[in-house]
Amino acid sequence: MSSDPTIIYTLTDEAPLLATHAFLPVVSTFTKPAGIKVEQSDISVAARILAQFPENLTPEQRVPDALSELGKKTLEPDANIIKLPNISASVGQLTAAIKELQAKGYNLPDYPADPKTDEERAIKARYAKCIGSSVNPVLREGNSDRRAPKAVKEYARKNPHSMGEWSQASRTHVSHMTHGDFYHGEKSMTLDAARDVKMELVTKSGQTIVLKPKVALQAGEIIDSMFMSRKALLAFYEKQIEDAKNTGVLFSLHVKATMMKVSHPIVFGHCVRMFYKEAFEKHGALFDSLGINVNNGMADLYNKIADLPASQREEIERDLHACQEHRPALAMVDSAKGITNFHSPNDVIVDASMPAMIRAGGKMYGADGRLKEVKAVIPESTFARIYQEVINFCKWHGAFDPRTMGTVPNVGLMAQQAEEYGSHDKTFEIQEDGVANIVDLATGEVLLSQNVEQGDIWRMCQVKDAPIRDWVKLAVTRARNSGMPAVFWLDPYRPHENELIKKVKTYLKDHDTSGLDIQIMSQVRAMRYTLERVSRGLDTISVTGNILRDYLTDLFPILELGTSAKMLSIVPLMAGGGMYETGAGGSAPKHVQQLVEENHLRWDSLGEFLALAVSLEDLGLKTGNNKAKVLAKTLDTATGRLLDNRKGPSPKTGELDNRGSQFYLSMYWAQELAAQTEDAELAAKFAPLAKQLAENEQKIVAELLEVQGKPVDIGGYYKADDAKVKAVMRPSATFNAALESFAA
Ligand SMILES: NC(=O)C1=CN([C@@H]2O[C@H](COP(=O)(O)OP(=O)(O)OC[C@H]3O[C@@H](n4cnc5c(N)ncnc54)[C@H](OP(=O)(O)O)[C@@H]3O)[C@@H](O)[C@H]2O)C=CC1
Ligand SMILES: O=C(O)CCC(=O)C(=O)O
Ligand SMILES: [Mg+2]
Repeated sequence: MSSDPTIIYTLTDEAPLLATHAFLPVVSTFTKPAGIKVEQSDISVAARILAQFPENLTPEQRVPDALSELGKKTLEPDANIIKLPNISASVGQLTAAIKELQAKGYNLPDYPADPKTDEERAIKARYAKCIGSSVNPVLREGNSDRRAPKAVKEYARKNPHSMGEWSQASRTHVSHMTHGDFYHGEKSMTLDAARDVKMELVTKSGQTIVLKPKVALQAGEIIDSMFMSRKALLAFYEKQIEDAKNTGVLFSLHVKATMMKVSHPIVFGHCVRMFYKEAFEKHGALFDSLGINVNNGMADLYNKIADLPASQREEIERDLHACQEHRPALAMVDSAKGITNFHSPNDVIVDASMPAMIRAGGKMYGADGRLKEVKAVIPESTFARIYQEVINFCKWHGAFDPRTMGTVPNVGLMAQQAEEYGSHDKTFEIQEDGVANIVDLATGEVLLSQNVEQGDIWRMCQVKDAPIRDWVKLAVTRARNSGMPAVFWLDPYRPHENELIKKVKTYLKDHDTSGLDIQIMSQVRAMRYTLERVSRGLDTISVTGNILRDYLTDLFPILELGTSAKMLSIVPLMAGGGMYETGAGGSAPKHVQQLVEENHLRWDSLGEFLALAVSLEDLGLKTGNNKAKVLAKTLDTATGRLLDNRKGPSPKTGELDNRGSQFYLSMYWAQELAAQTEDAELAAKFAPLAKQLAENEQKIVAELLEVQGKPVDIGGYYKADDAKVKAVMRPSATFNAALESFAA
């Protein structure tokens, strides 16, 4: 490793990875004159899978464990990482990725869904590391600061996106459990001293089963024990399915099976089985023998019955359809292709799906391709209530107006696997009725105890003290720098949050809060308070735990800006470095489909532009590299021009897309660098490039547009062919030549 100031740029998946193929050459070219090195770190799901099985691969096929290395880097004070969104894979996506890699000659083992031998269990355990949120919890060694930059907010005000109308008579609503969910039985405590604990189940028959032999806890750490009752969940689903049928609204399930990767697939699967209850009762034994697991969605069922004799398959299909006859209509993910909300647990992800529904005036698509009112089923009441509050507000006041509404930045607690991020290896589906205990290993003292039944989901969450202190500090800093009031969304009736409230009150005293408006409110009140301000054009910082960080940083951007792609998303790493995430959204799988079919990429790289500017600024400040500071400043101005001139990508094929938008950013950036007077060397260096790009603007844009409208081959999905993707993503010979001659 060289000692040059370095930016690490992640290679991820789907749309952001495609965009990176076009943008990285620009980044490397522009930063080189400042002596900045740009390194790549491939943390795509394909690379993560390959890194798990070196012994199965030829030396040429092996890849380093880039995620672990990057995780270590986040603990170093000079870390400067640009993190793009990555797939948090469902089992369906994982198996598809394995299949693609096997077909490409990688000798990977099949995914053993139901392992029988120790060897299969070991393989499953390795693959488990690639499922769900397994990147972000490793890299997010700091809390989160997400906001709409001023220029972006101004742009949204001047160019409002369309918003569906809300009627006061709308029957759209949120349904959540009112007992038996994680919220209701939660127990929480703050550790008086460091302790090692285990998680165990003492069964009714007197057996003790150790589920997690050791968790090392620190002094001051908050731990929780909570469970979701299977019986209560099933009764809830039955009632809601019936209610949606009787009232004639769409039934739509919203979970986060990716981030809550152990609990939510189970919660999802119960809903699917309840919906198709009679068919599952009739064919349950066959489904089991086929290894069907609808925790992975109906897609798993349809795939696995595909090879049955036609008569048997048709009978199953008839029985499934018969269930649908007396069930409510389902919300559709893709009505043209008949893909419902139950197809796959990663198709409808609550953080993005609920705001999209609210933005559409409380409607989702039915099977006929029309927008309809909906029962949004979000079983866990802990956070579901915020959405009902937004719906109440919209029904009363009408849709928000992006031209006038205020902004809601977020300061989110997530560092060191806070809250749900750290719960994956501490979440269990209970096999037998009994008592679930968290026990001090040294003394045998039972710290937290729950009565659980077979099928309940029991989990332990943790949040360490240092991240809480850091989060409070970040909230105060943001309130001071922005002049906005800050609200901690904490519910004193929830034991975990009650523990947090005590700490927040204590740690606020460490800071000068004079003149600041900092309040603590339970979620529903905080939402109401924030929305009342939003509708008056007033800004309010939301300071939240991890899940609300996730939910609110899609909700408000989607309402305010039309998308969360335009957010500035910073993770000030606790060790001193910085990670700059690109927007608050995900990897937009639909965009890949459009690129492959029509060679148009509607992915907006604005998040990347914003992230790169703060990354350069930070690098400049920390290393004293003035050229980096100039690059940062000019990039910001260029991004402002990009917005003013409306050179963002259009969703429509045949119009400017991601590549065109990146060209304009490059041209404006080169022009700003050439025009600035702080660094004459940089100005002289960039002047010819600025001239060349401006002179060739029409030609380059024409070259970028003329390729559109036809299908393209990128040689794969999870591991596309590098050369093919590069060719597709860099189709302008004139633009490529300009960058190359500049770099030479
Ligand atoms: N930080 C991370 O690593 C994150 C990863 N994810 C992962 O991303 C995947 C997809 O998640 P999903 O819930 O569908 O959410 P996404 O945010 O990826 O997509 C939802 C919709 O948002 C719009 N969108 C998002 N980003 C952009 C962008 N840069 N430019 C233009 N439009 C954008 C698109 O709308 P339209 O279709 O109208 O163009 C898209 O279809 C999952 O695998 C999930 O786990 C999700 C969130 C964060
Ligand atoms: O980690 C994940 O799976 C997704 C995270 C996410 O949606 C977010 O950080 O906004
Ligand atoms: Mg999110």
